[in-house]
Amino acid sequence: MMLCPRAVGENGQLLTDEWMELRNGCMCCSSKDAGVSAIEKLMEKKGRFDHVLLETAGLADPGPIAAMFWIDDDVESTLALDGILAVVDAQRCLQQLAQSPSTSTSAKGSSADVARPQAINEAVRQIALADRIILNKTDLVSPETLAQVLDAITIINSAATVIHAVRSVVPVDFVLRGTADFDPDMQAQRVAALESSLKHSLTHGGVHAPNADGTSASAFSGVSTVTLEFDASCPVLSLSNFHRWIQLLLWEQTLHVQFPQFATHVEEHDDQDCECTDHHHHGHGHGHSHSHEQHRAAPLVEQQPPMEILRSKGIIYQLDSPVQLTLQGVCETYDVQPGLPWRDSLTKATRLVIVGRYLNPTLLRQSFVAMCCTK
Ligand SMILES: Nc1nc2c(ncn2[C@@H]2O[C@H](COP(=O)(O)OP(=O)(O)OP(=O)(O)O)[C@@H](O)[C@H]2O)c(=O)[nH]1
Repeated sequence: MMLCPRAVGENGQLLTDEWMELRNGCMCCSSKDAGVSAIEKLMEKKGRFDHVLLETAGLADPGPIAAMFWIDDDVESTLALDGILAVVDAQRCLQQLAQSPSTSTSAKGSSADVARPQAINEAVRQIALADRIILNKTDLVSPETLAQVLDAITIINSAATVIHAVRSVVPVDFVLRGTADFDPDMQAQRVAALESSLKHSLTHGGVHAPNADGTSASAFSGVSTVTLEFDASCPVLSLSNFHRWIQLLLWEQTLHVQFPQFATHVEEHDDQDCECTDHHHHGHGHGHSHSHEQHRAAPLVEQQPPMEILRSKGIIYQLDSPVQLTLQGVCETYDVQPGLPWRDSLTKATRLVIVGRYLNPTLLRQSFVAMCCTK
C-alpha cells in the first residue's frame, strides 16, 4: 500500500505530493511499527502536515490500519485519526453487498473473523467502518436504485454521513473536515463531527425486525447499527465500569453469557427499564426492574452467536464530570478520551453508536445500565 501525504495550501492547492512505498509493499502486511514509522519519517522530512490521507487501495479492510493510530502512542502524539471515508459506487453497490465474502481479504488482520465460518462481505465491512461516505456515480442509477442503495447503507451504518456525488466531486471539507490536531478549535470540530454522526444515527436509525434470539436481522452479513441514548438520569457512575463493559463487548464477547436474562429478550413492547432509548424503542420508563422482559422461544444463550463489533463511537456522560468523554473504536480496539466541556446540563447524555453483526439492542442497553449506571 502506498501512503500519500499531501500538504494543502490555504487556498486548497497542493504544495507537495510524495509517495512512499513500504519495503514489503503492503501496510496491512507490515508490522504496525513499520507503518507508523513510515508516517513519522515523512513528518520528519516534510515538517508537520495539516492532513494525511491514507488510501487503503486494494485492501478490503481498513480496520487494522485505523486501529493502529490508537495503539501507538508515538503516532498519537502527532497524529490522530479523524475519520474513515468510503467511496460507494451507486451502480454496483447492491450487487457488491450481495456477493459472498472473499475469504482471502475480508478476514485479513481481523482476529474476530478467524474463527468465523462466514466472513463479512468486504463492501459491507467498508460501509460499516466508515464515518463519511461519498455515494458516487449517482448519475448512472435511477432514483429507485439510489433509494435502495441509501436504505442499504442506513441499515448497515446509520451513523455515517452520506454525500451524493458524480465523479466524486465533493467539497474538500467533506473529506478533511474535523481533522484533528491539538488546536482546541480543531478538537471542537472533531467532537462536533462526532455529535453530528450520533444525531444522524438517532434520526436515521434503520428499523429491522429482531431475530428470535433478539439479535438484529439484516441481509448484509447480519451487520446493522444500534444507537443507544441515556439521558442525564442514567449517568456512567465510574469510568472503570465503562471500560469493563466495553471490554466484555469488544474483547471477551461474553455480554450474552454475563447477562443471559437480557440476551434472550425479544423486543416487542415499550418496557424500558431506564430513561434511555435505542433505535428500536423511543419510550421512557422508570425504575430498574426487569420483570417485564418478553421471552419467546429463543435459542439457549450459549448457542447464540456473540455480538461482533466493527465500529463503536460515542459521547459519554460521566456523573459529575464537567467534560464529555469520547469513545472511538474499530473492531476490538477502542479509545476513550476527554472531549469538550458540557455546554449546559440539558445536553448531558450518553450516546453510543455500535455497528456490527448479531447485535442485540436489549442486551446492549440493559447490560450498559446494569454495569455502568447502577450502584
Ligand atoms: N458517469 C460517471 N462515470 C464515472 C463516475 N465516477 C467515475 N466514473 C467513470 O467510471 C470509470 C471507472 O472509474 P472508477 O469506478 O472510479 O474506477 P476506480 O476507482 O479505478 O475503480 P476501483 O478502484 O477498481 O473501484 C471511469 O471511466 C470514470 O471516469 C461518475 O460519478 N459518473
